[in-house]
Amino acid sequence: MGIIEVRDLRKVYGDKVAVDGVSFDVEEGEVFGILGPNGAGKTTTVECVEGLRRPDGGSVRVAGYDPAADRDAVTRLLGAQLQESELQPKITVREALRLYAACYPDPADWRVLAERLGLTDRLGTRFAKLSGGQKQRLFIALALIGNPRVVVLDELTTGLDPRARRDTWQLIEDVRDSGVTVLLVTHFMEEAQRLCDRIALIDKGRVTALDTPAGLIGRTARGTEISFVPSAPLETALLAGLPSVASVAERDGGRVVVHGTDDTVHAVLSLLARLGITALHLRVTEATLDDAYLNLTGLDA
Ligand SMILES: Nc1ncnc2c1ncn2[C@@H]1O[C@H](COP(=O)(O)OP(=O)(O)OP(=O)(O)O)[C@@H](O)[C@H]1O
Repeated sequence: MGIIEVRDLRKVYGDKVAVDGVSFDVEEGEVFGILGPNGAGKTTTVECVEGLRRPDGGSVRVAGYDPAADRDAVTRLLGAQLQESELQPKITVREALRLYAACYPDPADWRVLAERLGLTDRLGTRFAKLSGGQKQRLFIALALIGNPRVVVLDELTTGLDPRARRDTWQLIEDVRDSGVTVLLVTHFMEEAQRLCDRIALIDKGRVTALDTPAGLIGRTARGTEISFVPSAPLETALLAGLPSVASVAERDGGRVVVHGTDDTVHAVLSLLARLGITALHLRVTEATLDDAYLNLTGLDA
């Protein structure tokens, strides 16, 4: 049984079907990612999990509770960092942490949390004066202050510079290592690939794929790409005849591009060695989650 169970979830705004039969389970202790294009229904889905929106069909359970009916129970065990969160500009970090801590029956020690999130030297700083990265760290602290079993993070690193984004990833890994289940909505492939144990790809209100990052990458047609400039004329039909090769193309500048699997690298280089040809400017690239995403959402067409 998953700590979050979403079954055939449906949510309609007027005549717009935002979520159209979404189902997934999140296991306790994993980082589960929800990935998809703008308007795919990601935020609506997690808002139903948080109890902020009432589903029009299907069901949601968090640790067995219905978030729409058992708001109090779900509020106690779920912490949320909302997309585009804001606080009063004049509230200080200390005041915000104490205020939120007061809302929970068994809160975490806010001083320990501030220390863990690198906010101790900012306790007296007003919200409006924090940098983007510091605000995000504060939102993570506020999402964790109730000692939740599940934390929902929606587009947490949008707007952060690369350094602050990486620091935030480390924080999320620390949160996961402390045993908290993380439901993460993101637009960033690198973020999803690094952090998520499993990912649900959502498009037009439906789950189009659900797998580990490696599993999703394995589904893309692209596989491994080997490209090089042969040191002498090369009959490319010989490459196309190798067992693991999916395609061979010749590009400007005499560059040959071969698509295949991991085994293709060895097969191509062995063939070239037999022919006495050197692979100049050799590049080997593996498919990424980015390729898988474009492939699976049809955006690479
Ligand atoms: N309160 C609302 N009233 C009407 N339509 C809405 C409302 N909230 C969302 N929608 C619409 O529902 C669809 C799904 O929106 P949602 O915010 O869940 O998508 P998303 O995948 O989170 O998008 P993004 O990545 O842009 O945040 C969109 O077409 C959106 O315009």
